[in-house]
Amino acid sequence: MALSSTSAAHAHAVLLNSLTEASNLYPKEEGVTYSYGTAGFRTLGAKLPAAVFRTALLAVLRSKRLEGASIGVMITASHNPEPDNGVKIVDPSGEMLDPTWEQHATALSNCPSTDSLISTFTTLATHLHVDLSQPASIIFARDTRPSGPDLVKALEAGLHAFGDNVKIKDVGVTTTPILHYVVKATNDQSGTYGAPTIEGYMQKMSKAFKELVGIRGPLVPLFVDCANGVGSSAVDTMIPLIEDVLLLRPMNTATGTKGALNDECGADYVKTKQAMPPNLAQLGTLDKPGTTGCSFDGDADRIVFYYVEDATRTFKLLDGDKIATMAAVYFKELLLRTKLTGEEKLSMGVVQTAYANGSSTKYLESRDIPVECVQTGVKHLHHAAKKFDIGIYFEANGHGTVLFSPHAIETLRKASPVTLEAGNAIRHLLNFYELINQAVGDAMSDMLLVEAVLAHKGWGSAEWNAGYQDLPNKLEKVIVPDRNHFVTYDAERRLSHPVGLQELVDIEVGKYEMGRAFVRPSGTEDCVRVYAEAKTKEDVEVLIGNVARLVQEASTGQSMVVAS
Ligand SMILES: CC(=O)N[C@H]1[C@@H](OP(=O)(O)O)O[C@H](CO)[C@@H](O)[C@@H]1O
Ligand SMILES: [Mg+2]
Repeated sequence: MALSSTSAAHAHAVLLNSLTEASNLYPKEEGVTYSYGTAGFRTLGAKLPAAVFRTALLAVLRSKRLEGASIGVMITASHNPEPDNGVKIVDPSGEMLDPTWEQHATALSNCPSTDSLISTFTTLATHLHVDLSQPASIIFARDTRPSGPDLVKALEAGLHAFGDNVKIKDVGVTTTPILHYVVKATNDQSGTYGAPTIEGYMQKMSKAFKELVGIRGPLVPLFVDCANGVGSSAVDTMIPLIEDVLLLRPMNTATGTKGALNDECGADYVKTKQAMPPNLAQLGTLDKPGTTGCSFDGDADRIVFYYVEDATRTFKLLDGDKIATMAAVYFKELLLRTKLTGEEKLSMGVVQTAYANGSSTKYLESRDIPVECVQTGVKHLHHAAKKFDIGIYFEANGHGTVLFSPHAIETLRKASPVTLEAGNAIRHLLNFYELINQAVGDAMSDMLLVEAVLAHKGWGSAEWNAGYQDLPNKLEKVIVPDRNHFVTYDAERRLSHPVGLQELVDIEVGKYEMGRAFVRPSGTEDCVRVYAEAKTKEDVEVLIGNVARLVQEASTGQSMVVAS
């Protein structure tokens, strides 16, 4: 029965009253400015309660706007140091929050008082055509950070202020990709994506993985550095499900040890330092020839692999580019084997960012695999990958996944294979679809993807690495007075501002064989990032040093003339 206009007005007044009372307990600190960026809101955990409370309000608005579809909220600061925390919203498809709503999150979080918060909230509701009497549904989770429980309280305070009109599901302490999966599966009307629980996800992944490995197991045990973070609980759950085909050996699982999270371990450490975690080196974990390790980051949405080369005893990194190239070459082979033609023929491509090693791009192009370069940040890669039937996207740092289009799945499911080999290829592709997280990159699912491809190829890490050799490269941060003065174009590979700087960078790059360098403002930190690669390590050092100096000079308004 529709509410009469008087009772609707009364309900509205009650809601605003309840929101006001709750908000008074979570005042915004003066002098703090929040910005909803690539990683949602991210700062010191102690500074976040007000932003998390307000994120609850936005998540409810979004759910109500989408007719009660479940919206996710993840509390994590990924690879950042332990005192940091963050919060981000997940859309019903399991993808990141619609970018057009990011500004609303920022607006709500920066309201200086409860009054301005309530008025911004009601204005947004009107402007976004949200019927506040609609039900809403929110699913949330957090990582292992000590500030997590307090932030969950702030979130719940925001959600409870709406009364029983908001359905709340707490997934507990879990990984970012698991939360994305649960949101996607909850909203999947067809019910075919999988059960919307951690167990449902683990079952789905392990079943597909074991079918893919088939008689090729048992595989060589794999060491998994869990970054002393929440990934360790996901690994613990997976171990018994697959131990007959792949033994996982978790390392760095001290989630309860103060200060241990991401400290000298994890994917970010390994990728940035281009070295294995020191404790793995000390323990000689990878000393035995043929042994491979991998590192998750603090919320287990990215992964890199590594091993020690037998002959030279040197550390070899297998990063996101290596995962993307191996997956692309193998999926291309499988697609050929399906013998699908005409309307049934499926497209495949790889999406990278400017940080992809130049050798990986060349390698893909030399195999006629389409490659697209987009801006940094998973949302850009994910969006571009959807254009292909099989869209493979990875950032060099290990964030990424492989997306299968609805057309691809329908075609593969309906196909009548012409040979036994074609039937097997189709079955494998469908199992990869079940194995690989379709919402967001997942260290666990990517780890099993890599292991499955290696098993099919009969390869170890050395054979995987043999495809191409990374060009020596380096990434540096430059602290500048205002990073917004740096404006890029061409998928962030070139600068339009400060005017004249790009020309100087071009002159510098031109001096080195196979040289490439670019400058962009970070989306997550207050700095400008400089990347350089070249044929030799020595050249990279000189090139990055010179470009960083040009950036410094341009940012402080010093002379921008260099001798060429
Ligand atoms: C060079 C680099 O690794 N940049 C990272 C980093 O973005 P920046 O905009 O560079 O700060 O954090 C993003 C979110 O985690 C991640 O998607 C991205 O790859
Ligand atoms: Mg992460």
